[in-house]
Amino acid sequence: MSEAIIQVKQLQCGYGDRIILRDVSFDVAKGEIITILGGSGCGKSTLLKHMIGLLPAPHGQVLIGGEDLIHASGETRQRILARIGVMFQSGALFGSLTVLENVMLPLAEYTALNADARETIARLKLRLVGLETFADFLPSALSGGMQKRAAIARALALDPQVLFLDEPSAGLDPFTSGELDALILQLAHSLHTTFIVVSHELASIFSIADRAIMLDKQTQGVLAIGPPLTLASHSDPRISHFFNRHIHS
Ligand SMILES: Nc1ncnc2c1ncn2[C@@H]1O[C@H](COP(=O)(O)OP(=O)(O)OP(=O)(O)O)[C@@H](O)[C@H]1O
Repeated sequence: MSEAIIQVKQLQCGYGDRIILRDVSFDVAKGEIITILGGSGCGKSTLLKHMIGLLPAPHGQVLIGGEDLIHASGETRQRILARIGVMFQSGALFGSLTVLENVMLPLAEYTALNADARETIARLKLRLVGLETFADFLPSALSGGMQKRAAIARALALDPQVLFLDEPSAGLDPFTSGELDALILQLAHSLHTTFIVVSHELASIFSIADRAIMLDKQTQGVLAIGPPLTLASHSDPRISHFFNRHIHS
């Protein structure tokens, strides 16, 4: 594997005393697209929240660009967080701001750029996701798929090395979901961004993922890591059934 941009080491995930996942370890190479999958409630979103520093972890490390986010504070933590962008399931655009203003927001918050420079960069990000002509629209005037693309443009504002997407296809029809997958692939190839995508959409997983990480609620850990096609024909039925059940449903 080429150089790891993310290293998760013996990470324990949970909420206070409630442990959801134990001893989670894996590496993500630069430019890789990784999907996190598994049955409902197995801890996909919880793992993602730990990896982006939203939840404290009592044990383990999440190294991003070689520095541990879990134990970092102050300027070090800010420096590590600047390497990542996040899009949550809802997209979470500010409804009272235009699409352009939404994308400019992180630039105002985290850089010293003047307004002209912020706007130029934000328009560039909107062009990357095919929304340059919708800059002055309010999010409510956009379709669901366009809102997701606008949220991705905002997550890209600070040129992150890693983009985390929590169920990007949620609420989208299969065609729009396919378009979003194409955008993710295009961004990964053109910007060399690394993607960590929480997903249970099998079509999407097969289309975008270099490797999938399958979590398991019962054992509270990682059941398997590998290319989706390899996992789909895995000898462990807990793994192969997950894929085949979805394929036939
Ligand atoms: N804020 C919270 N406090 C306590 N427990 C929580 C909290 N959020 C989620 N959980 C619990 O953590 C477990 C894992 O939830 P999580 O949302 O990470 O699963 P998931 O795999 O993303 O599920 P889904 O596919 O249904 O979205 C669940 O049992 C859930 O009830």
